[in-house]
Amino acid sequence: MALFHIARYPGPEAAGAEAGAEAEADGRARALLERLQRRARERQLQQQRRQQEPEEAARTESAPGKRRRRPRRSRGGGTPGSPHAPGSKRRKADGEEAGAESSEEEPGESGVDAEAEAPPEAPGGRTPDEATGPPAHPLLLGGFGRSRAPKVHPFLPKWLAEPSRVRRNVTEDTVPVEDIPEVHPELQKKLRAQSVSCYFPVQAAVIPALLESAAGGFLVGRGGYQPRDLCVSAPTGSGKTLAFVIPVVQALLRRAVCQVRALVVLPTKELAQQVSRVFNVYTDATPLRVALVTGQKSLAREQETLVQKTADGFRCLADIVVATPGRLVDHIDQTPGFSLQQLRFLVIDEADRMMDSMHQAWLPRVVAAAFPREAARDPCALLQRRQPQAVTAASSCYPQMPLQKLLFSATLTQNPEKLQQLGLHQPRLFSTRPARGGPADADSDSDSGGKYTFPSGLSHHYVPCSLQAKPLVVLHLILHLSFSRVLCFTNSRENAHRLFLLVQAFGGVAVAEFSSRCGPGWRRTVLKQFEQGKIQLLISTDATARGIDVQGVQLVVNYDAPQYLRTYVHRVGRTARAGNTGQAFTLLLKVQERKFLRMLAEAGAPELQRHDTPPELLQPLVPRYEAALSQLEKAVKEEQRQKAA
Ligand SMILES: Nc1ncnc2c1ncn2[C@@H]1O[C@H](COP(=O)(O)OP(=O)(O)OP(=O)(O)O)[C@@H](O)[C@H]1O
Repeated sequence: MALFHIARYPGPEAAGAEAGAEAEADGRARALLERLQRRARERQLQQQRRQQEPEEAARTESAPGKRRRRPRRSRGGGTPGSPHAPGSKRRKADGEEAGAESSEEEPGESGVDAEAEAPPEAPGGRTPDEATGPPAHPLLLGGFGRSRAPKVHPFLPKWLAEPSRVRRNVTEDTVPVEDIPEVHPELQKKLRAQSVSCYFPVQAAVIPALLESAAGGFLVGRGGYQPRDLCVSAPTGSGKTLAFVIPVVQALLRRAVCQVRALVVLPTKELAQQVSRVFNVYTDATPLRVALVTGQKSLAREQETLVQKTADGFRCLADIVVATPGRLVDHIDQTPGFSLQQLRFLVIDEADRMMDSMHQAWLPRVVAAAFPREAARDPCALLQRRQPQAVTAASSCYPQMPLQKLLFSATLTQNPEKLQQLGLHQPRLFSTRPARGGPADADSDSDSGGKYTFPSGLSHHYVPCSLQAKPLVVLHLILHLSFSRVLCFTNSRENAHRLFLLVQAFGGVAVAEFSSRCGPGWRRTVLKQFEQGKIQLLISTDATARGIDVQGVQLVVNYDAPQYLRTYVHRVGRTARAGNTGQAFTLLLKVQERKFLRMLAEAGAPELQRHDTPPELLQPLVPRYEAALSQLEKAVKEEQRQKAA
């Protein structure tokens, strides 16, 4: 901000002050001019001195086999600690991405530079500035080395800076189902049948807010106004799915004609399937229909679940569509009769991840499909449908059919620029993080002040180990600490596959792998078997890191340390769900330890407990492990041979 000075006319009363300021500015300008002239003189003197030495320099140059070495010029960045110094860390352009979330740096101290740029001392140990005694502090353009750059504090819009606070503890801060009478009695009955006797805090906050916004019916916003969009940021396993399923189902219960009125977009097929299952539970025995479009079936078969050709056009077959973005766009483009023009709720689950896929331009496609073009609009229609705009006499003549966006994530970005891509209308944020500068919650512990909140029943550990010992450590954790359902994450599908082959060759552990190497059908089977307890160790890429809800996962192992903070939050969030306890172990190489621990400390994670595995604990496993290693070698060679054939 200080870079720009905006000259405004301050009014007559400031005229006197202005005259004084002008005189002062005059003095400063004169001092600056004097200094520049003095420097020019000094430079001239130096040049003359250099010119007096040429013979000596020429002699040195002309000596055979000798080359004159030029003194290395220290550029601003050539010194250690300066931004360009080799080995110094570069600032990441996007604070949210590429792990920079945690490793954003403070503006660097430029002490060395400051020294290099300091003016030469005047006789008597005084700087020339002091010697001439400038009347005021002259403003030097480009004098960055002189003072530390002031820290820039991000400015958040009010709705982001002051969210509606949601409590984090899902075991204590629950609300009995009957205490929210706005929820339809039939839905309350269903909830109890699903063993939900109390709402989790995020549900207790979001469900009434959403029901209120649809209180006037889903066709028009309350009081004829466009309802506010909602953003919800709450820890993994805190029940965000039901927080949108219940109000959406209830709002649509009164619909007369089947039209696509709710669209839920999720990043992966497995997640979409999981959410559509929850919708099926709560729409069961209602006229509402749910369609799943993820590409698991052929386009034609999915089209059959969306629309039906009739004598006079098309009939819609789904009220609620749960989709992955790519397949959704396929249907917008290629399914005749598939219309989003009656869309009332657009739910974006795992919203931060979905924002990363904005380059696919799925959201503008959805919005374009949801709002008719100006030319196609019927000006006499009772209900109009326009994108949110300023309220004017003309715009409020006809009731507007709203489209409300609902965003959910455990790691919702606070970056207003990113959120702006979503075109939110008067958004409201529900968050487990306290308002900036606001009082901490009574239930908050050490992790409340961080970037994200973690489930309260989760304990975090790290295991320092060498690269070679990693598989042994995983085997030790499973066999000696007796965990019956373990989810182990690697950073690549190759790592997942090799670890799977190794553990399989080791024997004694029911193990499976989950990555894009396996087809969707096989992945579904594996997840089901894992849920049923038939698989003790599931080795997975980040394909299962988000949203996947498997009951009874006791331990998450980060075989490869996650590179990004958000990845860590979601991976470890596969355990300690719905108020249960769970443990997360991250295997760390020596070189990773410092950076990783700092990343988590900055994220506000509770302190990681160090868990050492001394060699004598691993030793008994070594003979079997070595035999498994040689089997792995054979298996990998065989695979490579088959691939080449
Ligand atoms: N009120 C409740 N009472 C008991 N169990 C609940 C309640 N609400 C949700 N659950 C259960 O909690 C588990 C986690 O819920 P859900 O998957 O919605 O979490 P989430 O917040 O979406 O997590 P993630 O951020 O990982 O996607 C589910 O198994 C769900 O059935």
